Amino acid sequence: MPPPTCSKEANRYKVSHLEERDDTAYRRAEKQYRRQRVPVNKRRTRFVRRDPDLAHAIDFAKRGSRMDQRVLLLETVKGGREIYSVRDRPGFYYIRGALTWQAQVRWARRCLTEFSRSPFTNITNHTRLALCPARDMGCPDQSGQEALWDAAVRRVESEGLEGGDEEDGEEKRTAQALQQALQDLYALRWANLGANYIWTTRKYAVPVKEAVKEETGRGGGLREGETVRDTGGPHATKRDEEGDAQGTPSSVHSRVRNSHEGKVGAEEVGLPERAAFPPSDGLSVPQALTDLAREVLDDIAHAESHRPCASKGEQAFPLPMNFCGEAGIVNYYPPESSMGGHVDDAEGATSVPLVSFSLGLGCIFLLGGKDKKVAPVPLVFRSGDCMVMAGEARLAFHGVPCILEESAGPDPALGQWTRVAAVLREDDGASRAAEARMLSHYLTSSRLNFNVRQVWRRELCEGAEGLRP
Ligand SMILES: O=C(O)CCC(=O)C(=O)O
Ligand SMILES: [Fe+2]
Repeated sequence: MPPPTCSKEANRYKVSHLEERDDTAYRRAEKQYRRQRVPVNKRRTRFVRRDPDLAHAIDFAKRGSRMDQRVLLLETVKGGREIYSVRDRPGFYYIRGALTWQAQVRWARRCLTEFSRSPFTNITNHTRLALCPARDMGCPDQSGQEALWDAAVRRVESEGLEGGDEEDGEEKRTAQALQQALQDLYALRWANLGANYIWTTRKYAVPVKEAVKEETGRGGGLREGETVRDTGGPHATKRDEEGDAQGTPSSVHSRVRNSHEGKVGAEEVGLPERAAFPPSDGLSVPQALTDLAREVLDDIAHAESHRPCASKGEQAFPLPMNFCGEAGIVNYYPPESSMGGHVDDAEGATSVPLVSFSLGLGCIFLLGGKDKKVAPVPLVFRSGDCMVMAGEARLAFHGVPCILEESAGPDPALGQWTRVAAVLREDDGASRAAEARMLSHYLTSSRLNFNVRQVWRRELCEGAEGLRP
C-alpha cells in the first residue's frame, strides 16, 4: 500500500536504471494505462494529458461488461448492487453500486475530516511532512487535520465561493477559485486508520508486554513496553525478496514511498508511536467501517452460495463472517496521481479479505497475479463501488496507474453542490454551503479510496486487551 504519488513528484527522483529494465507484464500494463501525453500542435511543442484508451479495460458500468468473457455477474442483491467476479482471479470481487450517492457524500466527508485526525489516526503524510498550517496556528489537535479542513472552509466563505445560483456544475471561474482554496487539502495523500503501519519497515506496530530498552530509548519513539515487531505474516518480506530476485529491488515501491515523503518514519520525525491495539490508546478503525465491510462480505457470501455450477471451480474459500477491521488506509488521489504496483502482505491475517471503496473520479486498477510476470487485468473503478480481495487474490500484485479525469466521473448528483448540501443539512440540521461546495468540487476533481483490513491472525489476537470478538 504505497501512498499515491504525483508524476511530477516522482520525476524529482530519478527512475533507477533497474526500473528501466523492468520489462515485466505488470510494468508494461502500467505504462499502457498511465495518462497519455498527447501533442496539441503539429510541431509537437505543446502537450496535454489525456486518459488512456480504455477499449481493453473492463468497465463494470458499461452494459457490455456483462458479456465480457473475463467477468461473471454472480448476483444482483438488494438495492441493485451487482456482485462480479473476474475469471482466473479467484477471490477477487467487484461490487457495483455498493454505496448510494448520498452515502458517498457522507463517507467522503468523513475521509476528509474525521479519518485524517485523532482519534482515528495520528499519522498522515501531513503530520510527517509538517506541512500542516495547524502547527503554526497552535492547533491543539496533533494531527492538525481539523485546521486543514476548517481553514479551507474559512477561505471558501471569505471569498464568497459558497453561494451562487447555479446548481449544475460550477462555472469555470468558481471552479478555479475552489481549486485554489483547496490547495492545502490536495497535499493530503494518505491517512492511516487504527493500527499504525510503519512505512519504513512495512510492518505494523505491536505492543508487547516486556519493556524493550533499545526501542524506548529512541528520541520520542515508542512508549515503555512497546516495540515494532513483525505481525507474523507469512509473506511479510516477500516483496523485497522478489524485487531482489528480479533485479528490481522494490523499484516502484520504494520510489513511490520516497517521492512522497523523503526520508520518513514515525520514529525519525519524533512522532510518538502509538500502541496498535484499540481502543485502549484511542486509535481505532471506525465501527461503521467494519460494519460496512461485513455487509459487503455477507453479500458476497450470499452470491457465492448461488454461484452457477459451471464456475464452481472459481469459488473462493468460505468467507469469514467475523471480519475484524483493525487497520485502514484512506488514499487521497489528486489529479495526475497514481499508486505503484504492490502486494499488501504486511498484515498477519492475509487469509482474511481486504475491503476497499472508491469515491469521486474513477481510476484504472490493475489486478495482477502472484508476481509482476503475470499480465494484470485492467479494471475501471468508479465512485460508490467496492472491491474485495480475498483468498488467492488477497496477495495479488495490484496498483492504480492513473486517475480517469475525463472518462469516469462520479454520479452527476455529486457535481451539484445544492444536492450535496441537502445531505449535510439532513445530518447536521444546519446549512453547510461552503462544505457542500468543497465536497462537490473535491469529488469531481479527485479520487478517494478507503480500505479496511484485519491485521492480526486469530491466535495472535487471543487474550489481547480491547480485542473485538
Ligand atoms: O486506491 C485503490 O483502489 C487501491 C489502494 C491500495 O491498493 C492500498 O491502499 O493498498
Ligand atoms: Fe493495496
